[in-house]
Amino acid sequence: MAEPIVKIDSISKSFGAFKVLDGLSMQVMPGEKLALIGPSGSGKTTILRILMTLERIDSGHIEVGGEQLYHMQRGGALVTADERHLAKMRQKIGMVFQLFNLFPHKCVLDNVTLAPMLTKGVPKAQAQKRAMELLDMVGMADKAKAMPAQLSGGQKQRVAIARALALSPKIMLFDEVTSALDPELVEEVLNVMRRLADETDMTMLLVTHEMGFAHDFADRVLFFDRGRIVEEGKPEEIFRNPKQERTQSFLKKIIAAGHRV
Ligand SMILES: Nc1ncnc2c1ncn2[C@@H]1O[C@H](COP(=O)(O)OP(=O)(O)OP(=O)(O)O)[C@@H](O)[C@H]1O
Repeated sequence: MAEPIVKIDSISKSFGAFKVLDGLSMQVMPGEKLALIGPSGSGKTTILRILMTLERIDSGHIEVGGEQLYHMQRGGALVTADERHLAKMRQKIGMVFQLFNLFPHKCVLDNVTLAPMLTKGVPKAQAQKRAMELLDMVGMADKAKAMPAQLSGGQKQRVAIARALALSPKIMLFDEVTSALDPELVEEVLNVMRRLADETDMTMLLVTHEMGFAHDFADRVLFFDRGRIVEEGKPEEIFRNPKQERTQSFLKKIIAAGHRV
């Protein structure tokens, strides 16, 4: 039986007096497509940011690809990770954010080649060849020389996905990647993610308010509430037959607001 690629064990995280994550544990299997759903402020984004090492944990342990994320072995003991260890661990993971975060003064192609060239020393010609393959995959090859300001939100987000893939991560994190988009642009981004899910064996974690997409995309759905996972299961179980009262009332509100689940 395969080992989990991500093991999260009893982690807690507070911002000031506010406890965002409260002893949370979860595991992700290699290749698994996971959707994290739940009310605003329940800690979903914080989990992704912690995996990306953009936030630290207060307590608990995380293992990614069999290695401790925030700790490292030194002289037989586990000690706090240093920047070099964190940088190495970060290369296993790619993240796509709600607000694209493209480099505004770099063209599309440079946005995708920069990280492999700077962080992995990939030669320019090789980085560009790979970038063009990825831009082709997200349907943006013809915009390689365009600047981010010339692109629609959906196009920017597809470039951001290509950029995250350029470092060949084992795990991709998607944080509400369609919530800043006009409704007519949402589908083009979801289509790219569908293809990634169908055609690659990459592990994917998705925070989303698009319940219909979560239903179609995920192998497993985790329902978050107040910094804990309240319920988890296959999409058809969670969306059609939720067991917990909090999951039921959350989904009822979503349906009442006219969204498909
Ligand atoms: N850097 C920070 N400083 C202070 N508070 C923060 C910080 N980051 C997040 N929070 C707070 O922590 C809580 C959980 O945030 P998080 O973004 O993880 O929730 P979420 O479940 O992803 O919510 P949403 O669906 O609205 O994005 C929120 O109340 C947020 O305001």
